Formats: sequence, C-alpha cells, structure tokens
Amino acid sequence: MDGENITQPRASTRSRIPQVGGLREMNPATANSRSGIMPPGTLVNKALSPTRSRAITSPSPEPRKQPSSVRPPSTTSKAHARGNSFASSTMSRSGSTATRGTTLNFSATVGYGARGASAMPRPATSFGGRRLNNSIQRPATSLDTHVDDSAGSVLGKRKDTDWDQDSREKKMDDMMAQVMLRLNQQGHEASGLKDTVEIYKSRIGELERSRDGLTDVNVNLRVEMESLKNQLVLAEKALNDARRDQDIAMDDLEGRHRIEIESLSQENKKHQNTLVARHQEEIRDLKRKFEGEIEDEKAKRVRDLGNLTTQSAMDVQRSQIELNNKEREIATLRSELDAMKADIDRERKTVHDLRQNLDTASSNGVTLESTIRALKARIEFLEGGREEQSQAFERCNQDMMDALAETDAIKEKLRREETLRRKLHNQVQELKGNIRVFCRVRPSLNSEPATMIAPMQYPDEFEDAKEISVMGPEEKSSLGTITRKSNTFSFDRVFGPSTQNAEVFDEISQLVQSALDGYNVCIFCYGQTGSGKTHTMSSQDGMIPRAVHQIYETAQGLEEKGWRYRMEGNFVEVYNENLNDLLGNPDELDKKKHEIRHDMQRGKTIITDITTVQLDSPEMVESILRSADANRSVAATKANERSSRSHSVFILKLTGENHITGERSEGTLNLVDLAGSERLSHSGATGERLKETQNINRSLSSLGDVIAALGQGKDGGHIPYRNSKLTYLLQFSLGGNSKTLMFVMASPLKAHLSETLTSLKFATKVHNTHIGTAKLKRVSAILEHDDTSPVLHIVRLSFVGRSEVFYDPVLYLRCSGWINDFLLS
Ligand SMILES: Nc1ncnc2c1ncn2[C@@H]1O[C@H](COP(=O)(O)OP(=O)(O)OP(=O)(O)O)[C@@H](O)[C@H]1O
Repeated sequence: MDGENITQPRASTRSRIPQVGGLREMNPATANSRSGIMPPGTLVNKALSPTRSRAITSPSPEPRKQPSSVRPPSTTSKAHARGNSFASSTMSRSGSTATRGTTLNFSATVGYGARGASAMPRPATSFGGRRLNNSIQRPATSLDTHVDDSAGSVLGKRKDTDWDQDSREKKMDDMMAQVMLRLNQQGHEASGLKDTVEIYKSRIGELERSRDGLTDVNVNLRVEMESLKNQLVLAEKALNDARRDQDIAMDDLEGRHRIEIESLSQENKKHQNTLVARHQEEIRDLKRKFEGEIEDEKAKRVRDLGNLTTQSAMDVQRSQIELNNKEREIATLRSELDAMKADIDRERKTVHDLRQNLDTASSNGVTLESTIRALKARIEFLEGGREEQSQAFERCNQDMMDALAETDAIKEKLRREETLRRKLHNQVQELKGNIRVFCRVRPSLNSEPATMIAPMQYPDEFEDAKEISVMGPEEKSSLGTITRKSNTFSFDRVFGPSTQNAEVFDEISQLVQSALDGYNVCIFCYGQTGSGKTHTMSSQDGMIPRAVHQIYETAQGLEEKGWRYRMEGNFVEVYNENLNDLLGNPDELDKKKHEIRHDMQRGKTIITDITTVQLDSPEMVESILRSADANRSVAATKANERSSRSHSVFILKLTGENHITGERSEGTLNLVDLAGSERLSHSGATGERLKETQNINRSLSSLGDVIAALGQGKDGGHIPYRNSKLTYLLQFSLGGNSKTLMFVMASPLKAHLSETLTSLKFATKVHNTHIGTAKLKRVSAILEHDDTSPVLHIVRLSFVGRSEVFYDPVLYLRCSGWINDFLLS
C-alpha cells in the first residue's frame, strides 16, 4: 500500500510535468535517448547488482510491503545510476582504448586534467550541479513526510490528529512549485549539458579527425621511415661498397705508389750514380788539371834547377878561370918578385961595388965627393923604392894565400865531381867489353843428397866474387893413377848456391836502367837443362818481373823530370828454328808463321803477326808470364819439356819522351831463357828429340859465333846473325850500342859436371870477348862544344842509325872526361 502511495504522488507529479514544460526532458530515459545513452533500466540493470535492479525496475510485492526501509537506497541508487550512466555513455563514445576503462581515464584524456588552461571549461552539469548542491535542502517529499512522520508513526498521527487537506495541498503546491523550479533549473542545466555534449562531440570529432590525420601522418611517417630504412640499408650497402671500392682503390694506390716510389728511388739511384759519375769525372778532370799544373810547376822547378845548375856550373867555371888568373897572377907576381929580388941583389951588388968604389975612390978625394953625394942620393932613392916593393910583395903574398885557399876549396869540389865522374867512368869501363858474363850455381834440391853434389869452390867469395873452381871428373892416367883437375874460371861475377834472385838482380839493375836510357840490352840465361835458368829468369821473383818493376818505378821517378814512357811487351819462343807467339792463340803454336824484319835505318826489329801487349802495370807482366807458360804447356807433350827444348825471349820495348826538353829515347830489354845446352852425345836423343837438340845446338853455337865475330871488332866485318832465328831476332841487341849480359847457369850435381864444365868454358870464351870497337865507334862523334857560349855545352851521343843531343853543362862536365877517354882509347 505504501508503495502505491508513494508511486501515486509521483505519478501525479509526472502528470503535472508537461504543464510546467521542459520537465519531460528530465525523464532519464528521454535524456538518455537524446544523448544516445541506453535507458537507465537496461544500463543500470546491467551495471548494478540484480538485487538492486530488481528493487528499482521490477516492483515486487515485498518492497512495497516495506517502503520505509527500501526507498532511501532506491533514491541513492538512482543518483548513482545517473552518474554511472553518464560515465558509461562518455566511456562508450570514446574511440580510444585508453579512455574505455574508467571515468578517471576519460578525464585524463579529454577532461580537465588532460587539458591545459586553454581547454574549454566544462559547463556545469546536472551531475556536477547535483554534487555541488548537495547542501541544498531537498524539498520535502512524500517520502520525507513519511520519514518525518515516522518519528512519531504516521499511523499513529492519523489516529491522533485530523487530516488537514488544505494545508496539505498548499504544502504540496509549494513543494510542487519548488520542484518545478528545480525542474526548470535542471532543464537549464540539461540544455547546458547538451551543449557541452555537443561541444565534446565536436571536440571528439576534431580529435578523431586529428587522430586520423595523425594516423595518416603516422602511416606516412612509417612509410617514410621504411623508405628511410631502405635508403639507410642501401646507403649502408653503398657505403660498404664504397668502402670496399675505397679499400681496393687504396690498395691500387698503394701499389701504384709503391711502384712509383720504387721507380723514383731507381731514378734517384740512377741520378745519384750519374751525379757520382759526373763528380768523379769532374774530380778526375780536376785531378788531371792539377796534375798538369803540378807537372808544369815541376817542369818550371826543373827548369829553375837547370838554371841554378847552369849558374853553379858557370860559377865553377868562373872560379876556375879566376883560379887560373890568380895562378897566372901569382906566377907573374912571383916572377916580378924574382925580378925585384934580382934587382935588389943587383942594386945591393951595385951598392957594394959602389962602396968598394967609394973605398977605392975615397982616396980620390973631394973631387969624387960630389960623385959620392950623388951616389948616396941614388942609394937613398933606391932603398925607399925597395920599401914600397916589399909592401907590394907582402900584398901579393896575401893575395896568393887567398887564391891558394880558394883554389883548395874549388879543388875539393872538383874532387867530389871527380869521384862521381870516376864512378860513372868506372861503370862505363866495366861495360866497356860490351858483354858481361855472370855465373850462377843453383843450390841442391831436397831430392838431391850431398853425395850427388860436385865439389865447387869460390876462392874470392868474400872479395870480388869473380871466381869459381870446379873439380873436374876423375881421370885415369896411362900409369893408372886417378887424378882430378881443378878448373878455375873467372867471370864478371860469380853467384854461389846461397844467392837469392834479389842479389842477382842488384847486379843487373844498371843494365835495366840502360834500357830506360835508350840502350838495347840483352840478358841471356845459358846452361844445361835443370841448371836454374827458368828460376833465374821467369820465376815469380825472377829477373823479368823484377826488371819490369824497376822500370815502372824508375819511369815514375823520371816523370818528375818530364819523361813519359810507353812500354810494350812481346813474348816469343824459338822452337825448332820457328818463331812462336807465346801470347797468341795456343792452337796456332807451331802452325802460324812469324817473320822477323829489320829496319836497318832505325835499328828496329819487327815480328809479323805478333801479339803486343801494352804493359800498364807490373801485374800485367805476371799475367803475361802465366799465359806464356800455359801456352808452352799446351804445346808440350810432357810437363816442363817444352821450356827445356826452346828459347824464350821476353821483349820489352821502352819508348820515352821528355815533354820539357823534347828528348826521346828508345830502348829494348830482351830477357832470354835459352834452351838446355846439353850436348847431343849426352842427350842420347833420337827422332824428333834429335832434331830439337840439333836445332838447339845450332842456335847456341850461332850465338857463340856472333859474339866471337863481334869480339873481333872488324869494321864492316861479317856478323853471322842470320845463321839462326835466335841471333837474327836479337841482331840489334847483340853488338852495336847494346849491352849484353850472359848468365851461365851451373848445376851442382856430379852427374852434370861434364856439362857444367862445357858451359863454363863457353862462358869464358864469351867473357874474353871484348866488343870495344863497336862502342868506340858509337861514341866517336859524341862531343860537341858550342864555343859561342861559355855556358851552353852540347853533348851529342851518336849511335848506329841515330843520335841524341843533351844540352846540359853538368852532363858535359861529367861526361867530357870519360868521353875523351873513349876517344883516346
Ligand atoms: N837458385 C835457386 N834456388 C832454388 N831452387 C832453384 C834455384 N835454381 C833452380 N832451382 C830449382 O831447380 C829446378 C830446375 O830449375 P829450372 O827449371 O829453373 O832449370 P832450367 O835450367 O830452367 O831447366 P829447363 O831448361 O828444363 O827449363 C827447379 O825446381 C827450380 O825450382
């Protein structure tokens, strides 16, 4: 019943709402439908618990039976339902996932919290207003009445008081008026809410559009990002490619640079080498220039020296002249003194005679006094003159003493010059025979015991060393007694077995010097096989290398004096009367023919097709000797055989020119290693060897014949040079202006004694040969004196076919003596 009562006034109230106008809109259903929100019945039912929804929407008989206890919650639930429904509607409109959860989330998205100060202010809503107007006193309702009544029990009141209809209606009208007022207010609020909703809607639309726009932008951005990513990937790929390309390019560049650097360094090196070569060339030029200057300076100095020498020679001459004058003066003075002494003696005698006369005449008296006075005056006069004469005599004596002292000094100087002159003269005297013979005995070898050695003695070993005594082989007499003959031989020099090559060379070095001075020199080694010829001549320290060394050294020394020497070498072999070139092709040995031609005018020998070697250094000689030795070995059938069976001739032509004085000299040094000299009967050779031996013997005897013919010294006499190839080859070196030295080599072995004696006898014959006439002939026209000049003397040395002139006063002084000796001899 209560329920019905309550609902009735409400229903009646509702029925009045249209009269007020706008109240319709306060119907929650209408409001919800307008706003698109579901009717509260459905939404609230869903949102609220079934118990509550039943209490509101499905009136049951039970709640109606207990109206006072149920109504307040129903009111409360309505208010909640509204609030919830709004919230729900708002939530349902939101398209955003984030705003669907709670009202708070909505507020955060579109409400005040999420909006800045510029956001549209939220209009007052019924919901908000209701909340704000919580303090407004709610108009009394039937329910309130009931509540108020409940204090004293409604039923009880009705029982206790009368029903006041009018007041009640009035009250109701007031209440109605209030409700209407409230409704109007709510209507206004609802319209405001509507506007707000509209605004929100438009706002939401805008936001959705903005979201769509943003989504589009987002999509675009994503697409752009994708494309950018693709671009990035492409760019990375391109970058990698570029890096790879760059790496390859770098490698290429590095390679190219390396090659360029190498080529540059090579170019640099080349350039450097060129520069170095140029600098060296420049240095060489400078050196040449400086050497030229030094040469000029040297030449100047030499000239100065020459002038000084000339001056000193002049001084010497002047002194000599003065000395002669002084000597003459002294002689004059002496004669004058003698004359004066004689005068004085005469005068004294006269005085004495006069005194005697005076004595004898004193008796004559006064008549004679005048005569006496006159005579006294005469005597006084004469005695005064004698005083002066004595003083003059003293002066002359002093001058004479000075002149004698000066003469002594000059004589001392002349003595020294004389010593030098004598030394030169002595050397020339030693060479006067034009051929000298040295003997050398080789030492015994290790393979030769003392029992095999023949007794040999050297009587003057520690003096002149010119003799050798050899005990001959045992000889049996007809009586059966065995004797041994002692054979003593004398030579220019004898070298015992202990002599070294150096000592031997000392003796021949003067001859080597002669070759440099323009003479032809010939040095032979003669002896039987194994006697030491090759050792003496061509061993490493033999005469050939030593001679060449000396020539180089002397030539270098002479360079200071303006001399330049050209040295040419030939090495030939005479084998079986054939000439072989030992420096040529070994295959051509004994095959190629070489001819000997003589230039009689110039005194020169030419061998056709011969190898001539320029000897630029002493080392060259060693290589020549080696190659000659090799050639001989190739030709030999047995080792060492060929050298024993052939003559070898080392020819060294020395041409010198003096660029200062214009002098020129041409000399030849022939160093000959003869074949073994053993006699045919001793060699026991046959066949080819017999032919060899015959040829050797023929050429050796030809050599002896030539020397003997030269020794006879007949002008225009025949010299049998042509009898053998060897003598023909050495024609200009045997005789003429040449100097010849023969080494006779001796073996110390008993077994070789007979051959040794034969060799020594042959050598003695040669030694006894004097080829003096040729030398006399050579020097017969050597001296000319230029009388027009007191200083300049000319020494002209004339040889067969050529002459040399020396403008040297010192040389003149030195040479004049011995040259005159030659002329006189
Ligand atoms: N003065 C010396 N000192 C030391 N050994 C020597 C001397 N002379 C010669 N000999 C040695 O004696 C040996 C024979 O000498 P070498 O060959 O010079 O004789 P050779 O007369 O030239 O003989 P061949 O006619 O056969 O050429 C060689 O072994 C050599 O070394």
